[in-house]
Formats: sequence, structure tokens, C-alpha cells
Amino acid sequence: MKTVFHYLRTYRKQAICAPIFKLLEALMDLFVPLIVAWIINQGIHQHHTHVIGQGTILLIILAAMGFGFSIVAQFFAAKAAVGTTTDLRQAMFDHIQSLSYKEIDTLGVNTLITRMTSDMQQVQTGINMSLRLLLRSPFIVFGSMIMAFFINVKCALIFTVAIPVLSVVIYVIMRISIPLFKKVQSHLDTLLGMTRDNLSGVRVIRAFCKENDEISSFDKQNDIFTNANEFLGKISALINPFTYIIINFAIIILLNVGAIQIQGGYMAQGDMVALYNYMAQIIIELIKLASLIVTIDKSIACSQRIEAIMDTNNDMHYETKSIQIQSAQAVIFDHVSFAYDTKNVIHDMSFTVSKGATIGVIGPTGSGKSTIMQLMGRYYEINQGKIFIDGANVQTYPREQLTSKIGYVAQGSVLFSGTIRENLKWGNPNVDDASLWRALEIAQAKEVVANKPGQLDFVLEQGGKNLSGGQRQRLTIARALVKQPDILVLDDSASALDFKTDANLRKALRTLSGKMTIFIVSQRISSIRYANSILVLDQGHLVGSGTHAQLMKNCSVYQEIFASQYPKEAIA
Ligand SMILES: Nc1ncnc2c1ncn2[C@@H]1O[C@H](COP(=O)(O)OP(=O)(O)OP(=O)(O)O)[C@@H](O)[C@H]1O
Repeated sequence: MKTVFHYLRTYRKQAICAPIFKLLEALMDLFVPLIVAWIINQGIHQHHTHVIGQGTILLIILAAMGFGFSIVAQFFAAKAAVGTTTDLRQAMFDHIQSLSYKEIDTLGVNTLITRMTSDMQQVQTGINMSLRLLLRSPFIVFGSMIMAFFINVKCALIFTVAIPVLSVVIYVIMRISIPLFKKVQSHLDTLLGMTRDNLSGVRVIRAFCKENDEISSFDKQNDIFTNANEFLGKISALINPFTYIIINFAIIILLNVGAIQIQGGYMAQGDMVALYNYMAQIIIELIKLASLIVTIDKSIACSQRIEAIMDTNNDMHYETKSIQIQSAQAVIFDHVSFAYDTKNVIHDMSFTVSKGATIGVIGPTGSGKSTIMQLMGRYYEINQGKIFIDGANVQTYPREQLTSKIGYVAQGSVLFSGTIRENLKWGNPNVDDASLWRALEIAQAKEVVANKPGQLDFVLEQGGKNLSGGQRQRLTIARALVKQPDILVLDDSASALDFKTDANLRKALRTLSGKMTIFIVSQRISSIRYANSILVLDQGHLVGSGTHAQLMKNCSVYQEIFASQYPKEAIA
């Protein structure tokens, strides 16, 4: 809860005013039974008609004042709740941006989305309700008890027994339901993840006729979520019947004791009505308190889930002072080993890449090609060895300086909703249109954009889904080029291009040779054949490096890949 309180502090004034106005409203409510008793005892019983008139006017004034106080309290509570969660949501978003790939992998995207949306909404409701009702309900409950003592001590003793019993019941139910709610939210994470995977992979699902399988596994997860939610609902719903039983039992005793007191002449009939009204007020407040407790339960569970994200810190530390570097070597891997979890996926890897060279990276699926590309940008921290970019250890770079050096085009082409121009300018907001067209030309995307209505102003839908796979790949390559990085990494990012476009792309990239160090990760020999040097990976080991001709002589893995793609040439 400390994180929520931290952000609530900004709205301190509103957070203090809301309960104060709510208590003023409650105070009005507490006077009502006394005035009713006065009307009955003095006005009706003693036939003082003017008391009835005065009492009625007083009741109207109290109601109007209570209404006014209630509206002001609602205004302050809403302002504090919405303001706090807006700030917290922004802080959480900023914090997630600062997390490393490893932390995001560990947490999972689905839970991050649930925590930013549904959990945050729950916290907002919790703050709003707490500010208005958390003090009001106990104030009315204890206020009614104190008023009861002023009216009749014997009858008031019934209140002193009923209220602690009620408090214990509510506390026990609360203790049971908080952990249950956490479970429900984690089921919601899973359900959301399934929905997300299903919707983003809808084409694949249909292509494999897997709709029925998907529907049945969604049904299963939906049932688990529903059952957990129903169970939580049942436990929470126990609060009302239990509190009603206790209160009604207390009312029966009150009526009995009250009747004896009236018959003995120790209490007026109007006082009995007032006592009954106080008991009724206690019921209403306890019902509110019960639903408030359920809401607070949920908010506490949700705020703990939000806090867990805010407490997750990026274990990578970046230098803040930019470094001056100049080296003939663009990249050096010096005995690098790396594991995503416990098992190494990169083993004692060493290689050196000269500036301006074009390097091909090839190897079977899962051999570690993408991993070593990501290690260069320090997306993950290595376990052993050192990586140097431009002669400096990646761990000595400020984050922005390292990021600006590397233009990484990942396997999956990620584009965002917005115009093509906005997407291309991600890496360099100050670039002019002429430079954008140059980058598009090299990336073989010039025609794609030229043929779209509005050209650079053509609006891409979410994920760029109004483009073909190959068109998306070309735009992501152009986006990386716009950044004018020292090192360009094309991580299997030409896989959706036809052979002719792929060949044209490589030809255009050659014009950058000498100015930019280029890594081309590919499964196709044709894409990397003419690179200055080729790195061959197998099961996380560097099993060969050199030109195509050298590897054809001395690298069996490379020979095998070649033979699988050019069977005729391999035999010859
Ligand atoms: N985020 C991750 N968490 C855990 N393991 C991972 C992660 N990413 C990759 N791996 C594992 O690391 C190994 C190397 O994966 P990597 O993606 O680097 O291979 P690759 O050679 O690029 O494969 P491909 O050609 O299929 O893209 C694989 O065994 C893979 O399962």
C-alpha cells in the first residue's frame, strides 16, 4: 500500500476534506433519531403541536445539509482517487519502460497489462470508497452506540455486545477473502494471456483448423476463473446474512428490554423508537461497511500486485556520463557465456568484427544467433566474458549512447499505429523527408510507400496490420536506417522478402559498406554468401568464421547448411 499512499500524498487536501465532509453528513444522520424521539415524546404524546412543526423543519434542514456535505465529499474523494491512479499509472508505465528484457520476460506481458488496467481501476474504486466510507461507517456505528447511552444505559449495553461480535465476523471473512482475490486476479492474467495469443494468432489458428481446440481450452480457463470468482463471491456474500442475523437478534433483545423499561416508566416510547432507529442505522452502515471491506480487500490485493511491479528494479546499472571512444574494431566478443535462466545458451564465444564490415550470421534454429545480436545491445546481462562496442565494454556505456549506436531490426516486424512518417522517425525525430525517402530506397520500401494514399502520411493500423509481412519488414529496416546507427543488425528480417527484393536489399546495403557495420542474420546462404565474414553458430558455440570460400573448406556445419540449400552445387 505504500506506493498508493505515496501517490495519494499529492492529493492530501482532497484526501483529508473528503472524509471530513462525509463525517459532517454522518453527524446530521445521528441527530435524526433524537429529533424523531423529541417529536413523539413532546409533540405527539404531550400534544405540543408546535414541536411537531419545529421538529419537521429541523429534519428538513438536517437532510439538506447532509445532502450538501455528501456531494462535496464525493467531489473531493473522486478527485483524489482519479488523480492518484492517473499519476500511479503513468509512473508504472515509466517504470516498465526502465525494466530490462529479463525482468519483462520473467513478469510476463499479460500480467503487466492486467496490473496497468483492471488492477489500477480496482485501486481507484478502493481509494474513492475508503475516503468516503471508511471513517463514516464506524463513526455512525459508534456514534449510534454513544447516543444510545444518552437515551438509556441498559438498552445501550445491547449495542456494546452486538458491535464487537459483528466486527469479529467481518474481520474473519476479510482474512479469508483477501488471498482468494489474489488468486482470482492471477486466473484473470492467464485468461487475458490466452485471449491475447488467440486474437493475435487468429490467422494461424484458422489455417490449422484449431478453432475448436482453442475454444475448449478457453472454456476450461474461463471456468477456472469463474469458479474462483464465484467462490470468492460466496465468501464475501456471507458478510450480509451473518451481520443481519446478529443485528436482528440484537433488535429482538432491544425490543424486549425496551418494553420492560417503558412499562417500568424508565423510558419514554419516543426513546424506544430512537433506539430502534439507531440499531437500523447500524445495520445500514454495516451493510455498506461489508461491501466496502470487499472492495478494500480487492484494492489491497491489486495495490500489492502493482507494488510488486514498482518494486522490481532493473538489475542492470547504466553509466550516466557519455564515453569518448574510437576503435578500429566495431564489436569484440571476448569469451562470452550467457544463460536466460540456468542453462547456458551461449558458450565461451569469442570473435572480432572490424568497423564497416558486413558480417553474415548463420546456424540452425535455436543456435543462439538472435541472442548474440541482443547481447551486443546489452538487452540482457552476460554471465561471463566481455563485449566491446567501438573498443568500450558495453557495461560502461550510458543506455542512450549504446542504443543510438545499434539499429536492431528484430525477426518480428513491430510497427505502431500512426503514420509511416511517425513510425520511421522513432529513431531520429529531427530527420527530414528526403532522408526518410533515402532510407526507404535502401530498404526497398520506396515503392511500397509511394503507392500508398498519402505516402508518408499513410496511417498504419495497430501493429501495421494493413501492410503485408514483407512490406512491414522493409519499413522496419528503413526505420533502423533512419537512425543512422554505427551498427545495423538485420536479425532474419528479410525472411518475408522474395528472392529478388532480398538481393536488391543486399545490393543497396553494400553502398553503406565501410560506413556502417552490418550484421545479416539469416537461414539463407544466399543472403550472407558475399559478406566480408560469416559467423557459424551451432548450439550456442561459434563453430566457424571466415568467408564463404573458407567455410566451404573448413566448417562442416556450414557445408551441411550449404548442401541442404544447394544440393546440386554441393554434389558437384
Ligand atoms: N527470452 C528467452 N528466454 C529463455 N530462453 C530463450 C529466450 N530466447 C531464446 N531462448 C533460448 O535460447 C536459445 C537460442 O535462441 P535464439 O533465439 O538466440 O536462437 P536463433 O539461432 O536466433 O534461432 P532462430 O533461427 O530460430 O531464430 C534457444 O534454445 C531458445 O530456446
